[in-house]
Amino acid sequence: MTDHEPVPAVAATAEEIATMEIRGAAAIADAAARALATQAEAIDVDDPEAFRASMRAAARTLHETRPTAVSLPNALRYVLQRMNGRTVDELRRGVTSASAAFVDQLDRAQEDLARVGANRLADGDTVMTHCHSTDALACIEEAVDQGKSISAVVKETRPRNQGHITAEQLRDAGVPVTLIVDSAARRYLDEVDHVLVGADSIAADGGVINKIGTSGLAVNARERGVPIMTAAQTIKLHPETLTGHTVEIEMRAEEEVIDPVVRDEIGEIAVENPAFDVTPPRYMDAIVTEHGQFPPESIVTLMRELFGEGAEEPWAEP
Ligand SMILES: O=C(COP(=O)(O)O)[C@H](O)[C@H](O)COP(=O)(O)O
Repeated sequence: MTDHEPVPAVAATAEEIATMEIRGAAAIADAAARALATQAEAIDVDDPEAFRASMRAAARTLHETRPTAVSLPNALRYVLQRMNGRTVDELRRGVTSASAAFVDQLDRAQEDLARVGANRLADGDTVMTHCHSTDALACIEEAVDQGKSISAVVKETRPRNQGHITAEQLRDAGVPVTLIVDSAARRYLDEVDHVLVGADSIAADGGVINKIGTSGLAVNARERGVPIMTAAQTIKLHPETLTGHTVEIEMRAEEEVIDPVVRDEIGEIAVENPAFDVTPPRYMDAIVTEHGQFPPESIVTLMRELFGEGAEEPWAEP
């Protein structure tokens, strides 16, 4: 290992994010911020520039794992922008305290947005969910804590069935759950009062990038007159989209879609596995954040306020 390589614990976190042992935008951001603190504590160099280079290298390794969830670069940016000082000790303290502040902020943001999201839910409501979003679940759990009786229709969310995690977590929170296959969603929309999803990224035009299937669900919800909201703390806002960049949609392995043995039996077929899609703002009723709820079209105002006009890449080689 050279001075400029991530320490093994950081490489292990990167691997866990890439293989989705750590998954979901908030959990990825949390793990990335903690990994930078681990790197800062573990590197043993005297030269401040060598320390900085090593931190940038660790951030690049983490950054390369999954392209769609902007919480990952936003976490890296938050921590590295606070790596200030002239000595290695000062730089190290800058990183570890920024990492702790970021993690703390994540938790508080989720609690704050949960109260906003819960206000949109009424006693007796049934909510349809897609994938597994801790921000979305926090809204339902807060509504339950407020004494509202909430039921859920949970889409399984092929190919990785993150809906099973959602179903389990809601059941543990005392919410009656009905699990359905993705293709049954439209049929069940007549029985629900809200659709509630999370986000991996939110673009400056109000487009919501979330688990594949969200956009089709949103179009169906609109056709059925069911309100749909995204619960997303502001680390999901994608600052690069302010300057016209689009969000890269992660393509994942074919094996997640079809077992290689079954595929061999079927014969040569093309398989594609995009992990996320974009829901245009006109199909989303509200984006719920820790700063309140916004119509998607006005999220750009909040984005400018929080991120300015663009996004630096402090992990890049100078
Ligand atoms: O799309 C997913 C997870 O995708 P994957 O399973 O591919 O990571 C979640 O809805 C968002 O990440 C938000 O999650 P959270 O609200 O927990 O940040």
